Amino acid sequence: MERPFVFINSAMSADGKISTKERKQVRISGQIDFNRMDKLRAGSDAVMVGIGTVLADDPSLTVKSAELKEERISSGRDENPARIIVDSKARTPLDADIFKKGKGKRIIIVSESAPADKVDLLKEQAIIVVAGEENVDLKKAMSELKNQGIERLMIEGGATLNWGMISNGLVDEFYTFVGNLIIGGKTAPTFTDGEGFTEKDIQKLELIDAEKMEEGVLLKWKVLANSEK
Ligand SMILES: NC(=O)C1=CN([C@@H]2O[C@H](COP(=O)(O)OP(=O)(O)OC[C@H]3O[C@@H](n4cnc5c(N)ncnc54)[C@H](O)[C@@H]3O)[C@@H](O)[C@H]2O)C=CC1
Ligand SMILES: Nc1nc(O)c(N)c(N[C@@H]2O[C@H](COP(=O)(O)O)[C@@H](O)[C@H]2O)n1
Repeated sequence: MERPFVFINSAMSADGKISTKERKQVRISGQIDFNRMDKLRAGSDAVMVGIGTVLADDPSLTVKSAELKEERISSGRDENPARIIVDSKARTPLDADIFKKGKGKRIIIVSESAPADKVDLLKEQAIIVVAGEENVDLKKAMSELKNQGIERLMIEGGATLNWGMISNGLVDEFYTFVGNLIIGGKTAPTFTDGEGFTEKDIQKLELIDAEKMEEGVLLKWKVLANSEK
């Protein structure tokens, strides 16, 4: 199956949490890391999040630097990468920041089980891709995004989408910024939640880079394919 090059960017506490037990967004990294994240967005064809992240954080997912936006426009692209939400039941609010802020394409990936009336309303602001029956079939979705010309896809969480993508073998690399704080809480989202691997299937990684950044560390990982494990 042909799919885009896929990477995740995430910020976690020293105990692996990406937000609090109330799913409240925490500032884990500082401005240097946010600028790095902005460059990654600007260099991508699309940025994708799960509906849980939209409902919790309402991110705009826009490129923030005027210079980077200008570079995109002068190379014939929209000022923002396409912004994509994985949203099986079409729960995306019609007034989400993703619609209100910035120019560029929006794509909502729904399943066949999404209510048709809500899908019709979302169609006024976004391209709708249908993949899967009850939940979004991420493999089908990746193949469809490739067909739409998306070569480089950045994932910005959350925990369930990260798990879905990694457990389906759909991620090539990921960055984790590990910040100098402990959030705690057994129900607080971690980098990957979902059902978890059994011992024989555990995903192996190769460490590509480690860099001290601000008060934390930035790690870059390659996800090993079955043949490389
Ligand atoms: N620190 C960081 O870097 C970031 C932290 N977050 C945090 O993550 C939390 C949100 O994470 P989650 O609640 O886990 O939501 P999520 O953002 O991972 O979205 C999960 C939802 O995606 C949908 N989905 C549809 N098909 C799917 C499939 N096949 N596989 C996986 N998901 C599928 C489901 O409706 C599922 O509930 C928030 O608390 C947010 O603050 C989010 C992004 C970045
Ligand atoms: N990389 C990173 N570091 C942190 O410290 C964070 N709290 C987050 N959170 C995610 O960043 C996104 C913000 O997007 P916009 O500024 O609205 O464009 C959002 O998805 C947060 O969950 N990330």
